[in-house]
Amino acid sequence: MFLPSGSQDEFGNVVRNRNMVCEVFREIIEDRGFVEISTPLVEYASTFTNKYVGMELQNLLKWFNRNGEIEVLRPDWTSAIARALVRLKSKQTKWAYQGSVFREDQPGIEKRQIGIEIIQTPKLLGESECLFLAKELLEKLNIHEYAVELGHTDIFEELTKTMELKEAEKERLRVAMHNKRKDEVYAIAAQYGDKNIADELALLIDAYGSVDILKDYEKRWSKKESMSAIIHHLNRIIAILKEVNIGDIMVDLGRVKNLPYYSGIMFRGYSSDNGDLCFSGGRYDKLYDQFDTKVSAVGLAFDVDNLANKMEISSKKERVCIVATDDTLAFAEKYRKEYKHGIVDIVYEINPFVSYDKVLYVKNNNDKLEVVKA
Ligand SMILES: N[C@@H](Cc1c[nH]c[nH+]1)C(=O)O
Repeated sequence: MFLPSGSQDEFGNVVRNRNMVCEVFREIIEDRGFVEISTPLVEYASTFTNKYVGMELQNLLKWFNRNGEIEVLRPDWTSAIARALVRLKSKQTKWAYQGSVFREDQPGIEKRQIGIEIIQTPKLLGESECLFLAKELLEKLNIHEYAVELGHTDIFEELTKTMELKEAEKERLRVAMHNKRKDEVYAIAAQYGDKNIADELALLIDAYGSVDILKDYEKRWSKKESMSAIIHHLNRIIAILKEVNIGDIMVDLGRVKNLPYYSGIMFRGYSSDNGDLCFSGGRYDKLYDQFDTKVSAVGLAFDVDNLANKMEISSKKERVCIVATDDTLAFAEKYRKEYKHGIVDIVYEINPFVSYDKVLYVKNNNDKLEVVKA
């Protein structure tokens, strides 16, 4: 009632947990040498709908400004940050952000994200740093049961390179791959390519799960230089991730890019108990081409709402209630420091719906104020 569909008020722990996720994130990024960046909530639609970013206008929250230009609420941090950094000409390579993105094609419309973007950094270093940070954040939030899934855009892009596909047909094939519709994938690939490509793509639909799959594909593609380079790269990053004991590592070789700007490794993090998405990201070395400049980049964004749902931060703080009056308020406030690490509530009357570990009354004892236990 009184709110557009998708908008909602929130109270108490939901808000608190979300803020705590952001606090933990801020500490981590500071310690890892990231610099914070903020871009405006309102931008031109074209920043996101141009062919390098490729978002659909219909999915954006948009309106016309006075000059007849279309403006939107920020639907994506990565492309907004690219727009901002290209003018900044800074040598800083590691950037971090927090704030909402808005898209009509996602439940709830508003999604709160925290994330990082790393530019102009050697491939393996930048990609590992993204996942090291993800591991640190999840574990600091006490989320220990999680899986990191790796994919690579070039598997699909390389295999379909020789096919005579228009972009719309290619997108249809991508969507069929994404939805893991084997028959449809086979049919489109056979129509525009050949039987070999169709077989290869159809097989990839099932190439997800344990990292052991990489061994099969190492053999299968041993004579295809570009494909075995992809497997080699995935193997190298997996070895690094194993060494730091990141959660479960999985692969999905049939994964296609969910955002048009990805070009290389893609990663996602899931909570193991219910499969909720914790983070998503990847390499996007071609996004900056729109500004006629070559910038290599990789990054990821966390879903703050899902993390806040999952995290377990035990609050063992003692809850103390000091019952005061108009005349003893100041005394009660000064007394609060006796419980520096507790949660202290000053009230006139005890609220029976709140449970306290200790209730204290401020009493006047011969003109001297003192605190007595209930
Ligand atoms: N912007 C991406 C996440 C990302 C950050 N950097 C690279 N990818 C998303 O919203 O899913």
